[in-house]
Amino acid sequence: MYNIQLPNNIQKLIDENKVKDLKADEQSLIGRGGYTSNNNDLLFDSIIALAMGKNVLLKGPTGSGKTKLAETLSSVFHQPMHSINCSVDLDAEALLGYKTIRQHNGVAEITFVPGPVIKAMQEGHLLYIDEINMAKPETLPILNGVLDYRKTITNPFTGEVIRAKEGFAVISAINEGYVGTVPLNEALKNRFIVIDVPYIQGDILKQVLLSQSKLTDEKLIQKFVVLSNDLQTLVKNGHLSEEAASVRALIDTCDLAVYLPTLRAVQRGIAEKLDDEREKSAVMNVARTLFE
Ligand SMILES: Nc1ncnc2c1ncn2[C@@H]1O[C@H](COP(=O)(O)OP(=O)(O)OP(=O)(O)O)[C@@H](O)[C@H]1O
Repeated sequence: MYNIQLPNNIQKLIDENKVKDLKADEQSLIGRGGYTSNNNDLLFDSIIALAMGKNVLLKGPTGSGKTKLAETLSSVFHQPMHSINCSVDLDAEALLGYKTIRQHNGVAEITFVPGPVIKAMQEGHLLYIDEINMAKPETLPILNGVLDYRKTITNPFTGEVIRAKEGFAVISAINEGYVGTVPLNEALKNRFIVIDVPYIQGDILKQVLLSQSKLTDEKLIQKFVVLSNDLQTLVKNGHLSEEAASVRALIDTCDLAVYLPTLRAVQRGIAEKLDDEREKSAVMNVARTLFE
């Protein structure tokens, strides 16, 4: 499925560790795959790190395919992936679970409902923590023991010590410099193998636009690939914010271009998302040279 040749012992390890007899709800947590890149090392290195029991931190701008890559890893390992989306109000309960009262044979009992961290640890599944640098700095140290070689946590709600089952690993994503994010604490970052995930370009981008957008006009898609390339050059030269070249925004723009005049699609899909008037004009100027 992927153009990647893994070392035999790693492939064997992956095959041996594939969880069998998954329940339907677990099966639905396995990612569908589909991440493609100009650089095969990204997927290769992520697979090797996870196969060796290490945690992976995907670092890249919005819409660069970090979630898609995490889903692809889940599909390669055939491992269900539990997800957490961080925000400032993420707390220990959202990570670990909570206590609740349940009726059992007519008797009220207190039971613990495991959250994504505990579930993934107990089952030996993958855990995806999106936008990890959006969480309050005081929440994340809960995970320090989970993320290092101990892979252990004392559940503060039950006192139980949980040791992760074989196969458990964490994939996190960060978008550094994005509004609302804080630099990731060094101790935490230190517990990950860091993989940079840049925006894709050229033929690889063309294939993604052809397969994921509703636009079928190949010539027009090729022009959008050139637009993206030009925008990425402006980003590199410091004239444009990174998110102007987002693949997600480009897919939306291609979708709109099925029914809207192309320039208006670019305005709605890309330019209007930027705060700075000069940046909006820069995007539209590039677009005019291609679509007018
Ligand atoms: N390299 C890629 N291969 C396949 N699809 C991609 C790739 N890059 C982006 N996409 C597509 O672009 C869209 C955005 O990707 P995704 O949600 O994975 O980005 P992200 O980096 O996780 O974004 P955010 O930081 O905003 O959460 C998705 O529809 C995804 O399928």
